Amino acid sequence: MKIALGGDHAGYQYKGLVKEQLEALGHEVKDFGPFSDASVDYPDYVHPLSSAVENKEYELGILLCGSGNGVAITANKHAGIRAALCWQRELAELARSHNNANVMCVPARFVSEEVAREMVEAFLTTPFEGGRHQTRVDKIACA
Ligand SMILES: O=C(CO)[C@H](O)[C@H](O)[C@H](O)COP(=O)(O)O
Repeated sequence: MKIALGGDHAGYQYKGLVKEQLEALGHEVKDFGPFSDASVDYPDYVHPLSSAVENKEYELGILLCGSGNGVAITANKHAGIRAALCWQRELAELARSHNNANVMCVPARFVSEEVAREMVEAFLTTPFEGGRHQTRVDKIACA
């Protein structure tokens, strides 16, 4: 699977761990940055990633910042993005199965490395259930 990865300085360390995890699983990863832990502005990295996922250049995106809120708020400004803030495995599963989320937002300052890895695995392997959930997803877009 082609996966887009990004965030800000607060998620930089975990982004490296997730990149290693994804590549070890055989996925093709595009790292949109940042490429150091120097303080940056997350929209500068979230918008390019979100546009690429929205344009289906990548099947899924994973964004990491301190709380996960900033990257989620920014990514969801893109009409074709359904970005879900997740802080435990079950939420990552539900983001895929119920919401057909195409971006997962990880609060790197609030979850352990183990939970982050569990959420990544769940996000990549849980299918969208469709059915009643598709009806709801279809209604998300504003007129
Ligand atoms: O947008 C955020 C807060 O909801 C992200 O968590 C950022 O990573 C955070 O704001 C960065 O904070 P810092 O004090 O500038 O490191």
